[in-house]
Amino acid sequence: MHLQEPILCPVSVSAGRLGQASGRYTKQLSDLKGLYEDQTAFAAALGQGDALVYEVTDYRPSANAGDLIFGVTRMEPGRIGDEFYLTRGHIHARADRPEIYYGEAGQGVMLLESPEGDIRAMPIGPRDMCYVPPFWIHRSVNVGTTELVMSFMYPADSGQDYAIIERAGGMRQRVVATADGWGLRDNRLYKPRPADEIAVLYAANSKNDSKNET
Ligand SMILES: O=P(O)(O)OC[C@H]1O[C@](O)(CO)[C@@H](O)[C@@H]1O
Ligand SMILES: [Fe+2]
Repeated sequence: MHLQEPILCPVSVSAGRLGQASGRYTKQLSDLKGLYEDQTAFAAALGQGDALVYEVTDYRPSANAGDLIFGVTRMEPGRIGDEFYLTRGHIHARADRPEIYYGEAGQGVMLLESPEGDIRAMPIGPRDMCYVPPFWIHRSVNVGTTELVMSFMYPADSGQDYAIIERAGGMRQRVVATADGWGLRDNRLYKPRPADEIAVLYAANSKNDSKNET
């Protein structure tokens, strides 16, 4: 039996990065077009330069079921209109795969939406651990004035499906600045998911379960 070699990856909270990472990507404002409600504010922000919004460094030992991907997300503070900087957001392509996030620095919100459109907004600060259960669409939002750094881990065969959010016109609610910090506002562009799309999502993933059992 050929075993993988164990690895130790230091988390640099100040750099917001995973040491020994096998992968890295960044997303800038221009990658996040269409996600924010205020198009005028978005165009104005882009006019000031294509700012970096977030960086992900991770370690992917394999894509095998049972293995784990882990890493660090670093998000800049910022707003487009009254909406805070956010990640694209996704549901796992194998939607029954969960995820854990751990707050390292800054103040964030994990915005979650069920396929049926129920919303949860979980504030994450340093040393908070947030469990994203199977089947929840999730997106990170930096609601603070400093960098948000979070570690994460999820099953290596999860994958990411971004189209589920696009088809619905975004997530059902937006995280916006209020007088005392942040709050939620309905997304005017949101179209609830049709029942058949929800049924297909749950059915596809119950097939994954039976695949795993045989
Ligand atoms: O995939 P997005 O929406 O760019 O968001 C990035 C986050 O999601 C993850 O892919 C985890 O599911 C991490 O890499 C990172 O924390
Ligand atoms: Fe995820």
